[in-house]
Amino acid sequence: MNILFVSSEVEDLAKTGGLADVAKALPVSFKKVGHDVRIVTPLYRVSANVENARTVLQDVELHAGDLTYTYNVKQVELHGVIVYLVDYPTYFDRKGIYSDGYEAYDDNGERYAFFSMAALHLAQLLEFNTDVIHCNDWHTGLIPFYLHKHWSNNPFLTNAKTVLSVHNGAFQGQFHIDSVPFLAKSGINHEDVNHGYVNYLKMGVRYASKIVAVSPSYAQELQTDLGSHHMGDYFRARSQDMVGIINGCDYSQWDPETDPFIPSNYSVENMNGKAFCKASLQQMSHLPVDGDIPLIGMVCRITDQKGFGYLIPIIENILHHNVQFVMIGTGDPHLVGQIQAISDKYRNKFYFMHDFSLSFSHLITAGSDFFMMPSLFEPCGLNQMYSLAYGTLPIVRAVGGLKDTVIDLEADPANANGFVFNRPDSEELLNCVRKALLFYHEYKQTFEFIRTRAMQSRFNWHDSAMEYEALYQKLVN
Ligand SMILES: Nc1ncnc2c1ncn2[C@@H]1O[C@H](COP(=O)(O)OP(=O)(O)O[C@H]2O[C@H](CO)[C@@H](O)[C@H](O)[C@H]2O)[C@@H](O)[C@H]1O
Repeated sequence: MNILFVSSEVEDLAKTGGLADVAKALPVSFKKVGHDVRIVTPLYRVSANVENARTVLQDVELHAGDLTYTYNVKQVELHGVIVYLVDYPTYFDRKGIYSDGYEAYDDNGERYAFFSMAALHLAQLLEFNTDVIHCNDWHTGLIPFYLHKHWSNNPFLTNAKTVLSVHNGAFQGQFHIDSVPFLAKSGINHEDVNHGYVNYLKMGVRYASKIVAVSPSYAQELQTDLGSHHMGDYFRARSQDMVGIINGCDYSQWDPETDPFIPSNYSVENMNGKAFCKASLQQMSHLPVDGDIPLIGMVCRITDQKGFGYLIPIIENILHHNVQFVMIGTGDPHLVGQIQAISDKYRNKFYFMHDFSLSFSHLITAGSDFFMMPSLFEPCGLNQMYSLAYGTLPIVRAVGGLKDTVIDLEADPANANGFVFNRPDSEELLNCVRKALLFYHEYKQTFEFIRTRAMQSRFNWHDSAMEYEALYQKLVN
C-alpha cells in the first residue's frame, strides 16, 4: 500500500513528546513489511539531522482562499523511509515547535492548516498514488475535511482513505475561524463552527474514514463523558469506525543490553550492569551512592495530565521514607516551580532536572528501581513500556494504555509486572508507593522475579503495525 504518514513531530528530527516516537517507529515498521510509506512533517528551525536534506520541490504555489503560499519540499531518509519536509520559514523557522517557551504561537491554527493542505498538495505534485493518509492528532485534523471537500478528484488522491490516530485528545486545536485567513472560504459547514471556533481534532473525528485511539482502553474512555475531553458525543457518533491499537516499544532504541546512553549494559541473564547504572544515576543526581536505597525515577512532560495535581502534595510524604527520587521534565512553569522548591529542600533525596535530555532519560530508566507514572489520563504511554524493558517497575494509575500494559502485584501476582492504583488521588497513590517500597525491602526474591518478568514483557511495533495494516486493508478494499 502507498501510505502518507503526516505528523507534526518525528523522532530524530523534532520532538516534544510521545507522538514523535510513534511517527518514526510505525512508518519504519510499515516499511519493513513492504509498504511504500512516506512521512510528511514540517521543516522547523529546531529540526535535527536535516543538514543534507535534498530539495525535491522548489517554489511551488499553493492557493488557499485569497492567499498564495510559495514553499519548498525537502527530503531526508529515516531508516529507509522517505521523509518530506515542508519548508515554509514564515511558519516553521522559529525558536520552538508549538511555542517559544510557554505561550503557544497565536498563529498555530494557520500554521497547521497550511501544513495539512501542503501534505495533500505534495502528494499530488510528487505523483504519490495514495491509498491511505495517516493523520496524527489535531495538527493534521483538517486533512480528512480538505480531502473530502477539495482534493478528492485529484488523480493521485481519488482512492485515498484517511485514518486519524488520537495520541492525545486533550489537545484539540481550537481556533477562531477569522484567525485562519482561508478557513472561512474553505466550504466549512456551519455545524463545524461553534461560536466562531473550529476544533481541528473534532474535524478529524468527523471526517476521517477511521479513527484509532492509541490503546484499547483509551478507545473506550474516549466514548465516555469522563474520559472524552468533552468530545464524547463526537466519538460516540463514530463508534463503528473507531478502534484502539496499542503503541509498541521501539526495542532498537530501548534495550538495556545495547543502549549506548547508559554506562553499563545489562540483560535478564546478567543484571550487574543495572546496579552500576543506579550508582551512576545517583552520582549524576548528587545523591548518596547506595544500592540499598530504593530509587524512584520519572520522565515526562510536566503537565496536569501526568498526575502532578495529586503527586506534588505527597512528594514530601514519600521522601520521609528511606527513598530517593529523580525526575526530569519540562512544561507548566507553575508545576515546575513547586517541584523545584521540593527538590531544593530535599537535596540529598530528590533531584529534579528541568531539561529535555534523551541521554538522562535513558539513565533514569535504567538506573531506577521504580518508574513513577500516576497519570490522570494516558492515551497509551510509552515510558512505562521503556521502564518495563529495563526492569524498572512502573507505579501507574489504571487508566488508558497504562491499564493495558501494567499488571498489579496484588491484583494478579501470577502475571504482575508493576504496581497499579485506581482513583486519581494522593492517598491512593501514596499507599501504592508504600506498598512498592515495602515489597522492595521485605520481599527481595519476589522483587527480582517480578523484575525479570517485567523485562520479558513485549510490546512489539510489528504487532501494532499489523493491526493498522488490517484496518487499512479494510478501507482500501
Ligand atoms: N524531559 C524529557 N527528556 C527526555 N525525554 C522526554 C522528556 N519528557 C518526555 N520525554 C520523552 O517523550 C516521550 C513521552 O511519551 P509518552 O507517550 O509517555 O507521553 P506523551 O504524553 O508525550 O504522548 C502522547 O502520545 C503518546 C504516543 O501515542 C501516547 O503514548 C501518550 O499516552 C500521549 O499522552 C517519551 O519518549 C519520553 O521519554
